[in-house]
Amino acid sequence: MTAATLSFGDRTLWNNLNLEIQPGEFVAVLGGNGTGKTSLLRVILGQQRLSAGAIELFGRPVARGSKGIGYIPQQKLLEQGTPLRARDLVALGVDGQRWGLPVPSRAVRHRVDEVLEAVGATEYADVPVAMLSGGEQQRIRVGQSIAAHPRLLLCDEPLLSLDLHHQRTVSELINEQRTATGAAVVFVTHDVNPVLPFVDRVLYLAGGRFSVGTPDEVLRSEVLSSMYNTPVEVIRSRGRVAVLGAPEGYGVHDHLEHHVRPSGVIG
Ligand SMILES: Nc1ncnc2c1ncn2[C@@H]1O[C@H](COP(=O)(O)OP(=O)(O)OP(=O)(O)O)[C@@H](O)[C@H]1O
Repeated sequence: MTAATLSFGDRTLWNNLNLEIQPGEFVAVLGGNGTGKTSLLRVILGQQRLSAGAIELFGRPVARGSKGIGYIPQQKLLEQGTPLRARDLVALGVDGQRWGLPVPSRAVRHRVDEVLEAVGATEYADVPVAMLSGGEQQRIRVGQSIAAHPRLLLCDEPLLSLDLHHQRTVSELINEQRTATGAAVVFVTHDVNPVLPFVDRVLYLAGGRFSVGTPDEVLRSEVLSSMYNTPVEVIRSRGRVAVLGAPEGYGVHDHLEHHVRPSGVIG
Protein backbone atom coordinates (compact mmCIF):
# COMPACT_ATOMS: atom_id res chain seq x y z
CA MET A 1 0.00 0.00 0.00
CA THR A 2 1.72 3.18 -1.16
CA ALA A 3 0.77 6.74 -0.24
CA ALA A 4 -2.74 5.44 0.38
CA THR A 5 -5.40 7.94 1.35
CA LEU A 6 -9.04 7.35 2.10
CA SER A 7 -11.50 10.21 2.47
CA PHE A 8 -15.25 10.40 2.56
CA GLY A 9 -16.43 13.87 1.64
CA ASP A 10 -14.21 16.31 3.50
CA ARG A 11 -13.29 13.77 6.15
CA THR A 12 -9.94 12.03 5.73
CA LEU A 13 -9.65 8.74 7.58
CA TRP A 14 -6.01 8.18 6.79
CA ASN A 15 -3.58 9.96 4.57
CA ASN A 16 -0.36 8.90 2.86
CA LEU A 17 -0.28 5.46 4.45
CA ASN A 18 2.62 3.26 3.37
CA LEU A 19 2.38 -0.29 4.55
CA GLU A 20 3.90 -3.46 3.17
CA ILE A 21 2.76 -6.62 4.85
CA GLN A 22 5.09 -9.60 4.70
CA PRO A 23 4.00 -13.24 4.42
CA GLY A 24 3.49 -14.66 7.89
CA GLU A 25 3.29 -11.22 9.48
CA PHE A 26 0.66 -10.45 12.13
CA VAL A 27 -0.52 -6.83 11.92
CA ALA A 28 -2.97 -5.53 14.50
CA VAL A 29 -5.09 -2.56 13.39
CA LEU A 30 -6.10 -0.51 16.42
CA GLY A 31 -8.18 2.60 16.88
CA GLY A 32 -11.55 3.84 18.05
CA ASN A 33 -14.90 3.80 16.31
CA GLY A 34 -15.03 5.33 12.88
CA THR A 35 -11.26 5.65 12.41
CA GLY A 36 -11.32 3.59 9.22
CA LYS A 37 -10.32 0.10 10.32
CA THR A 38 -13.09 -1.76 8.50
CA SER A 39 -12.64 0.56 5.52
CA LEU A 40 -9.00 -0.50 5.35
CA LEU A 41 -10.07 -4.15 5.09
CA ARG A 42 -12.60 -3.19 2.41
CA VAL A 43 -9.83 -1.49 0.45
CA ILE A 44 -7.72 -4.67 0.64
CA LEU A 45 -10.76 -6.70 -0.45
CA GLY A 46 -11.24 -4.43 -3.45
CA GLN A 47 -14.64 -3.28 -2.17
CA GLN A 48 -13.56 0.29 -1.52
CA ARG A 49 -11.42 2.45 -3.79
CA LEU A 50 -8.64 4.56 -2.37
CA SER A 51 -9.04 8.32 -2.71
CA ALA A 52 -5.34 8.52 -3.62
CA GLY A 53 -2.35 6.22 -3.72
CA ALA A 54 -2.10 2.59 -4.74
CA ILE A 55 -2.53 -0.87 -3.31
CA GLU A 56 -1.21 -4.16 -4.59
CA LEU A 57 -2.05 -7.62 -3.41
CA PHE A 58 0.28 -10.54 -4.14
CA GLY A 59 2.07 -8.35 -6.67
CA ARG A 60 -1.02 -7.27 -8.60
CA PRO A 61 -3.41 -4.34 -8.32
CA VAL A 62 -6.20 -5.16 -5.91
CA ALA A 63 -9.33 -6.56 -7.51
CA ARG A 64 -12.68 -7.54 -6.11
CA GLY A 65 -13.00 -11.23 -5.34
CA SER A 66 -9.23 -11.90 -5.22
CA LYS A 67 -8.40 -15.45 -4.44
CA GLY A 68 -6.08 -16.05 -1.53
CA ILE A 69 -7.90 -13.89 1.00
CA GLY A 70 -9.73 -15.29 4.01
CA TYR A 71 -12.10 -12.83 5.64
CA ILE A 72 -13.79 -12.84 9.01
CA PRO A 73 -16.31 -10.00 8.84
CA GLN A 74 -17.48 -8.15 11.93
CA GLN A 75 -19.58 -10.51 13.97
CA LYS A 76 -23.27 -10.73 13.47
CA LEU A 77 -25.27 -13.11 15.52
CA LEU A 78 -27.11 -15.68 13.49
CA GLU A 79 -30.83 -15.57 13.25
CA GLN A 80 -32.65 -18.36 14.92
CA GLY A 81 -34.13 -20.59 12.28
CA THR A 82 -31.11 -20.41 9.95
CA PRO A 83 -30.97 -23.99 8.72
CA LEU A 84 -27.26 -23.99 7.83
CA ARG A 85 -25.07 -26.30 9.83
CA ALA A 86 -21.50 -25.59 10.89
CA ARG A 87 -20.18 -27.87 8.14
CA ASP A 88 -22.23 -26.04 5.48
CA LEU A 89 -20.62 -22.74 6.38
CA VAL A 90 -17.14 -24.25 6.28
CA ALA A 91 -17.99 -25.82 2.89
CA LEU A 92 -18.92 -22.37 1.67
CA GLY A 93 -15.43 -21.23 2.64
CA VAL A 94 -13.81 -24.15 0.78
CA ASP A 95 -15.73 -23.69 -2.39
CA GLY A 96 -17.88 -20.59 -2.36
CA GLN A 97 -18.24 -20.58 -6.11
CA ARG A 98 -19.96 -23.91 -6.29
CA TRP A 99 -22.05 -23.37 -3.24
CA GLY A 100 -25.56 -24.51 -3.98
CA LEU A 101 -24.65 -27.87 -5.42
CA PRO A 102 -26.68 -30.32 -3.40
CA VAL A 103 -23.80 -32.69 -2.74
CA PRO A 104 -20.27 -31.39 -2.09
CA SER A 105 -17.47 -33.33 -3.77
CA ARG A 106 -15.41 -35.81 -1.79
CA ALA A 107 -12.46 -33.40 -1.80
CA VAL A 108 -14.61 -30.63 -0.35
CA ARG A 109 -16.03 -32.93 2.31
CA HIS A 110 -12.52 -34.00 3.25
CA ARG A 111 -11.32 -30.42 3.60
CA VAL A 112 -14.42 -29.50 5.62
CA ASP A 113 -13.71 -32.33 8.07
CA GLU A 114 -10.09 -31.27 8.30
CA VAL A 115 -11.03 -27.65 9.06
CA LEU A 116 -13.73 -28.59 11.56
CA GLU A 117 -11.11 -30.65 13.37
CA ALA A 118 -8.56 -27.81 13.24
CA VAL A 119 -10.95 -25.33 14.85
CA GLY A 120 -12.21 -27.87 17.36
CA ALA A 121 -15.76 -27.90 15.99
CA THR A 122 -16.11 -31.52 14.92
CA GLU A 123 -18.44 -32.16 17.82
CA TYR A 124 -21.01 -29.66 16.64
CA ALA A 125 -20.45 -29.95 12.90
CA ASP A 126 -24.03 -30.96 12.20
CA VAL A 127 -25.77 -28.58 14.57
CA PRO A 128 -27.60 -25.63 12.96
CA VAL A 129 -25.24 -22.71 13.55
CA ALA A 130 -27.91 -20.46 15.02
CA MET A 131 -28.12 -22.87 17.95
CA LEU A 132 -24.42 -22.51 18.76
CA SER A 133 -22.96 -20.10 21.32
CA GLY A 134 -21.17 -16.93 20.17
CA GLY A 135 -17.79 -18.55 20.78
CA GLU A 136 -18.73 -21.68 18.88
CA GLN A 137 -20.08 -19.61 15.98
CA GLN A 138 -16.85 -17.67 15.92
CA ARG A 139 -14.77 -20.85 15.62
CA ILE A 140 -16.88 -21.79 12.62
CA ARG A 141 -16.28 -18.38 11.08
CA VAL A 142 -12.54 -18.83 11.58
CA GLY A 143 -12.92 -22.24 9.93
CA GLN A 144 -14.81 -20.72 7.02
CA SER A 145 -12.10 -18.09 6.52
CA ILE A 146 -9.15 -20.53 6.54
CA ALA A 147 -10.83 -23.30 4.56
CA ALA A 148 -9.45 -22.28 1.17
CA HIS A 149 -5.83 -21.95 2.42
CA PRO A 150 -5.66 -18.15 2.31
CA ARG A 151 -2.35 -16.33 2.00
CA LEU A 152 -3.85 -13.35 3.77
CA LEU A 153 -6.34 -13.49 6.60
CA LEU A 154 -8.40 -10.36 7.28
CA CYS A 155 -10.11 -10.41 10.66
CA ASP A 156 -12.57 -7.68 11.65
CA GLU A 157 -13.00 -7.69 15.42
CA PRO A 158 -13.19 -11.48 15.61
CA LEU A 159 -13.11 -11.46 19.42
CA LEU A 160 -16.13 -9.22 19.96
CA SER A 161 -18.58 -10.53 22.52
CA LEU A 162 -16.41 -13.52 23.35
CA ASP A 163 -15.46 -14.31 26.93
CA LEU A 164 -11.78 -14.35 27.85
CA HIS A 165 -11.44 -18.08 27.36
CA HIS A 166 -12.90 -17.93 23.85
CA GLN A 167 -10.93 -14.79 23.03
CA ARG A 168 -7.83 -16.82 23.75
CA THR A 169 -8.86 -19.90 21.78
CA VAL A 170 -9.98 -17.91 18.73
CA SER A 171 -6.78 -15.77 18.78
CA GLU A 172 -4.69 -18.91 19.07
CA LEU A 173 -6.54 -20.55 16.19
CA ILE A 174 -5.81 -17.60 13.95
CA ASN A 175 -2.19 -17.52 15.04
CA GLU A 176 -1.80 -21.28 14.54
CA GLN A 177 -3.11 -20.88 11.01
CA ARG A 178 -0.51 -18.21 10.39
CA THR A 179 2.38 -20.27 11.73
CA ALA A 180 1.22 -23.45 9.98
CA THR A 181 0.74 -21.90 6.53
CA GLY A 182 2.74 -18.67 6.53
CA ALA A 183 -0.42 -16.64 5.91
CA ALA A 184 -0.24 -12.96 6.84
CA VAL A 185 -2.87 -11.74 9.31
CA VAL A 186 -4.47 -8.30 9.48
CA PHE A 187 -6.40 -8.21 12.71
CA VAL A 188 -8.73 -5.31 13.51
CA THR A 189 -9.37 -4.97 17.21
CA HIS A 190 -10.26 -2.50 19.93
CA ASP A 191 -8.24 -4.41 22.47
CA VAL A 192 -4.79 -5.58 21.49
CA ASN A 193 -4.21 -7.56 24.68
CA PRO A 194 -5.60 -10.93 23.59
CA VAL A 195 -3.31 -10.95 20.54
CA LEU A 196 -0.35 -8.99 21.88
CA PRO A 197 1.95 -12.05 22.09
CA PHE A 198 1.44 -12.68 18.35
CA VAL A 199 1.59 -9.13 17.01
CA ASP A 200 4.58 -8.19 14.85
CA ARG A 201 3.38 -4.69 13.99
CA VAL A 202 0.60 -2.35 15.01
CA LEU A 203 -1.19 0.10 12.75
CA TYR A 204 -2.83 2.59 15.11
CA LEU A 205 -5.46 4.94 13.68
CA ALA A 206 -6.62 7.97 15.64
CA GLY A 207 -7.86 11.44 14.90
CA GLY A 208 -7.15 11.22 11.16
CA ARG A 209 -3.54 10.19 11.88
CA PHE A 210 -1.82 6.84 11.96
CA SER A 211 1.27 5.25 13.41
CA VAL A 212 2.89 1.99 12.30
CA GLY A 213 5.56 -0.02 14.08
CA THR A 214 6.17 -2.76 16.59
CA PRO A 215 3.95 -2.69 19.69
CA ASP A 216 6.92 -1.27 21.64
CA GLU A 217 7.33 1.53 19.13
CA VAL A 218 3.67 2.52 18.79
CA LEU A 219 2.07 1.77 22.14
CA ARG A 220 3.85 4.57 23.98
CA SER A 221 2.48 7.59 25.75
CA GLU A 222 4.36 10.08 23.52
CA VAL A 223 3.22 8.45 20.27
CA LEU A 224 -0.45 8.21 21.19
CA SER A 225 -0.52 11.65 22.86
CA SER A 226 0.79 13.17 19.68
CA MET A 227 -1.80 11.33 17.54
CA TYR A 228 -4.69 12.25 19.81
CA ASN A 229 -3.30 15.71 20.36
CA THR A 230 -3.98 15.37 24.07
CA PRO A 231 -2.08 13.69 26.92
CA VAL A 232 -2.65 9.95 26.81
CA GLU A 233 -0.94 7.50 29.10
CA VAL A 234 0.05 4.02 27.99
CA ILE A 235 0.70 1.60 30.80
CA ARG A 236 2.30 -1.75 30.13
CA SER A 237 2.22 -4.20 32.92
CA ARG A 238 2.65 -7.97 33.00
CA GLY A 239 2.40 -8.27 29.24
CA ARG A 240 -0.78 -6.17 29.01
CA VAL A 241 -1.38 -2.70 27.64
CA ALA A 242 -3.80 -0.12 28.99
CA VAL A 243 -4.42 3.23 27.31
CA LEU A 244 -5.63 5.92 29.71
CA GLY A 245 -7.06 9.27 28.76
CA ALA A 246 -7.75 8.64 25.08
CA PRO A 247 -10.67 10.85 24.05
CA GLU A 248 -14.05 9.13 24.07
CA GLY A 249 -14.62 7.15 20.93
CA TYR A 250 -10.96 6.97 20.02
CA GLY A 251 -9.55 4.58 22.59
CA VAL A 252 -8.33 1.03 22.36
CA HIS A 253 -10.65 0.10 25.17
CA ASP A 254 -13.93 1.46 23.95
CA HIS A 255 -17.01 -0.33 25.04
CA LEU A 256 -17.76 -3.02 22.55
CA GLU A 257 -21.37 -3.86 23.13
CA HIS A 258 -22.79 -1.47 20.58
CA HIS A 259 -20.94 -3.38 17.86
CA VAL A 260 -22.99 -6.46 18.37
CA ARG A 261 -25.86 -6.40 16.01
CA PRO A 262 -29.03 -8.05 17.25
CA SER A 263 -29.41 -10.35 14.31
CA GLY A 264 -28.06 -11.10 10.87
CA VAL A 265 -26.44 -13.80 8.83
CA ILE A 266 -22.85 -14.95 8.90
CA GLY A 267 -21.10 -12.85 6.32
N1 LIG B 1 -18.94 4.21 1.73
C1 LIG B 1 -18.90 5.17 2.66
N2 LIG B 1 -19.36 6.41 2.41
C2 LIG B 1 -19.27 7.40 3.34
N3 LIG B 1 -18.76 7.23 4.57
C3 LIG B 1 -18.29 6.01 4.88
C4 LIG B 1 -18.33 4.92 3.94
N4 LIG B 1 -17.78 3.82 4.53
C5 LIG B 1 -17.41 4.22 5.78
N5 LIG B 1 -17.72 5.51 5.98
C6 LIG B 1 -17.44 6.28 7.20
O1 LIG B 1 -16.06 6.22 7.47
C7 LIG B 1 -15.82 6.12 8.86
C8 LIG B 1 -14.96 4.92 9.14
O2 LIG B 1 -15.74 3.74 9.02
P1 LIG B 1 -15.14 2.32 9.38
O3 LIG B 1 -16.27 1.35 9.36
O4 LIG B 1 -13.97 2.04 8.51
O5 LIG B 1 -14.62 2.57 10.85
P2 LIG B 1 -14.06 1.57 11.91
O6 LIG B 1 -12.74 2.10 12.35
O7 LIG B 1 -14.08 0.18 11.39
O8 LIG B 1 -15.10 1.78 13.07
P3 LIG B 1 -15.76 0.78 14.12
O9 LIG B 1 -14.71 0.50 15.13
O10 LIG B 1 -16.85 1.60 14.68
O11 LIG B 1 -16.22 -0.43 13.37
C9 LIG B 1 -17.19 6.07 9.52
O12 LIG B 1 -17.46 7.37 10.00
C10 LIG B 1 -18.11 5.68 8.40
O13 LIG B 1 -19.39 6.24 8.59
